[in-house]
Amino acid sequence: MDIDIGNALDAVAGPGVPRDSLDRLDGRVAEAHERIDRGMADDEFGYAALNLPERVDTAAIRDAVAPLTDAETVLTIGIGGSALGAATLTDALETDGDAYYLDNVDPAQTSALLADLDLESTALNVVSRSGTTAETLANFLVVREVYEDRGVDWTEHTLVTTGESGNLRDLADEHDLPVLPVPDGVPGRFSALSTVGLASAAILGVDVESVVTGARAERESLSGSLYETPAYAYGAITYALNARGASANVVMPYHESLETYAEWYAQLSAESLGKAGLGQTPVRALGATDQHSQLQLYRAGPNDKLVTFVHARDGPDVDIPDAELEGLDYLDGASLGELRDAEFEATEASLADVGLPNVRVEIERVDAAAIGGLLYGMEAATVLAGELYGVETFTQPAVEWGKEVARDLLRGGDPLDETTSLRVTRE
Ligand SMILES: O=P(O)(O)OC[C@H]1O[C@H](O)[C@H](O)[C@@H](O)[C@@H]1O
Repeated sequence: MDIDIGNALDAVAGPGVPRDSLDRLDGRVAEAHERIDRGMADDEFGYAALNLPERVDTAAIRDAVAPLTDAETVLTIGIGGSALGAATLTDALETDGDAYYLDNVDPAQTSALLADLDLESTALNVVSRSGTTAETLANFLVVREVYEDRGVDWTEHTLVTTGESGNLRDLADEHDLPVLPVPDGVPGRFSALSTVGLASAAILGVDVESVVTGARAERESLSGSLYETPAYAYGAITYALNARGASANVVMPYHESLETYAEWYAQLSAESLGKAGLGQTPVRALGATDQHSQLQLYRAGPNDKLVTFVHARDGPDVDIPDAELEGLDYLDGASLGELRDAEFEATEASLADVGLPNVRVEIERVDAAAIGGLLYGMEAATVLAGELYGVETFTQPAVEWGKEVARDLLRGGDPLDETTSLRVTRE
């Protein structure tokens, strides 16, 4: 993963970071790196995530999924960090079959998905670190019943990825289901490079070993200077821009297959850094599609955001057939990839032109190793940013609050008095 932060400096952008401020920030990066290094060495909660490339046992994952690799479809049931890492991998990389995710509670979506699913050729991967998450357990119970109703033995098709205790562990024990353990000390949103993120991809034939190899290379690049560590350059620049007024970070990959990556990053950043009145609002965008809509705001609206482009230098391409269409002569001899890249560079320049800070995250191509590196790099960037903000990167009390209230309501608890209604209806 390479990072180009030139368009985030004050020579180009406003808000922008002066070069001498960046040099001073580099001193704080060195201190933060020492803290991170110590946390990694002691396998402290959260910091342990950055050791996953060394610790994850891909052979054990391969063994656990072996009975399911004939499946043509994998249905992963999980939510948040227990779905987004896997979905990022299976959406970005070539797979031997289809990957579906039940990571929401939407009765319409659940019934539509199940109606069309051939259960005999579908493997289920039920993922919950805590093993108690209401959405995941509820979806699993619904899916299980559909298998039973159609006379298919769900226990033959199910793998569970969970912790040592919890409802999901109890269900797995009761039905003697194969279980992959979740890693110790790793919050869900940092678990993409573990059993949690890799198992569904492995069932579908993704080269998970290369994902880990790519992550390991990024781990080895961690150093005490942002100028030598792409991950830290990104974490530091997002922090410095946020402090100067870039309250949002628009993450805009220029590859359809990386759309889910932007979603994964949004959880990672928002849940890790949104604390004590701090944090940058992550916004998901997709190039070139959103050039034809959101770009209007990014270029002509308020300069209150950073745009992060994610781009692969190389990849498959398709020639555009010559058609000699009037006014479209510039397409003659071009390819879809060249058109996409020209649009990307033009958008980057158009934002720099109006002083909107933007950063280029570049990978060689969208392949297993590069995606492993990208995910690891962004996790390290987020941990570094957490140190600079001085927040508790690895907790999520605000998320827990909402979960508890929802549970209370389901148990028949008192109506909520935190909200006020001013309902407007048509006459
Ligand atoms: O893996 P689970 O325990 O089911 O948790 C799934 C998700 O639930 C919560 O909302 C947490 O805040 C997320 O970080 C987590 O990834």
